[in-house]
Amino acid sequence: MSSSNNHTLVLTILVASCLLLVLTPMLFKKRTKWSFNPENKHVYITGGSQGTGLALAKRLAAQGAHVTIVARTVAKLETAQTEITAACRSRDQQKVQYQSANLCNAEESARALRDAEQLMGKMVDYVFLCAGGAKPVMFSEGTAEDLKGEIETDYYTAAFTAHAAVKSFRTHPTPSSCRLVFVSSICGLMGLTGYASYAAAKFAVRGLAESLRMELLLYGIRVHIFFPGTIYSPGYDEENKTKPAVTKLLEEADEGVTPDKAAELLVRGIEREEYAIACDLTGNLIRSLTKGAVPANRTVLDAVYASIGWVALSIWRRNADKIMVAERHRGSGAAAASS
Ligand SMILES: NC(=O)C1=CN([C@@H]2O[C@H](COP(=O)(O)OP(=O)(O)OC[C@H]3O[C@@H](n4cnc5c(N)ncnc54)[C@H](OP(=O)(O)O)[C@@H]3O)[C@@H](O)[C@H]2O)C=CC1
Ligand SMILES: CCCCCCCCCCCCCCCC(=O)[C@@H](N)CO
Repeated sequence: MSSSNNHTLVLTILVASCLLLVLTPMLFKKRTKWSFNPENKHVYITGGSQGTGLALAKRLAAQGAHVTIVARTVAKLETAQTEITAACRSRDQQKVQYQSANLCNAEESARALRDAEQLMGKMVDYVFLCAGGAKPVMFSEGTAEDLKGEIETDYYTAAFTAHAAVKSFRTHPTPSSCRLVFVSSICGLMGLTGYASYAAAKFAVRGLAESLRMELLLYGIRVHIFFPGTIYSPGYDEENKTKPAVTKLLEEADEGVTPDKAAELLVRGIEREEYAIACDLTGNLIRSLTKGAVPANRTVLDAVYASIGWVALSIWRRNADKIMVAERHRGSGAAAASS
């Protein structure tokens, strides 16, 4: 081997070692800033009467939070209030209350937040926007009301409460301790047969959250967004009653989690100061591939996810499209509900 070859080899090894030294901690480093602490905070959870919102409420109550849940149906709110109270770390030091409101309405959303603060005697600290729900339907078979309904249920419920919350946060003694947490969906990252109007609304939530993440740096208010796949909630059971068969088939690629697991993963993501939070590998591949200009969770790992996602999602999509074309040939573009 000539000496110039030797030099090249040594140089290559040197450069590779340096890269490894720099990249390894980026890959494996855990963020150590644990400033998320629900203890003694006023936590406001829309959609807190069932499913993910309820699971989250119980989890945060167990960590010492004061909780307000918001939804429309009073009977469900009362049952949930009892369950959350039972989960509290210290029942005589924590308060659990509810507000009944239709959060598609701006005035009611603002009123519910104001009343909750008054009743609690404490401004809201953490606001979780879990209210929502899908009504999957083939686009051509749905009504104009279905189109409006998804925007109301999934976008306005988030936007109006976010608006009221940010106004309150700005008068909070320490706005930089406040957090605003949106709940989108994998359908807020990619569209899917049967979810046209739902995905549109969940993409809208993403645009809102993404703009606010940057804008609210002005006050130090932190924003997060959750992109879960299937969650086995009461809402999921309900939507499955009318879900097109082909949508069910396409969804099989995603394993799904219980509401309690979803809440656990959401909290873990917040503790790690992640802006965009996904549930599992599939979620992380799609999240990283469609990241845009938001901060990565772990720079190198997200780049690896994005590269794998580029290949994996292309393959998945080819198959999904084949399923759709096969449906066309079966003449069941109108694929009706139930499996
Ligand atoms: N389940 C799933 O597979 C997935 C769900 N998601 C999202 O996660 C969030 C939670 O879903 P999930 O756990 O299924 O919960 P559920 O669908 O089981 O519960 C929805 C909650 O939102 C409340 N809600 C709905 N509409 C309104 C409204 N207009 N005003 C006030 N409250 C309202 C409901 O109460 P009430 O009806 O009494 O008002 C209920 O408390 C939703 O945003 C959903 O889109 C995302 C991905 C997957
Ligand atoms: C290896 C790469 C594979 C890629 C697979 C992609 C699979 C997509 C499955 C999407 C599942 C739908 C989740 C959201 C559903 C939802 O939000 C509603 N149920 C709301 O209630």
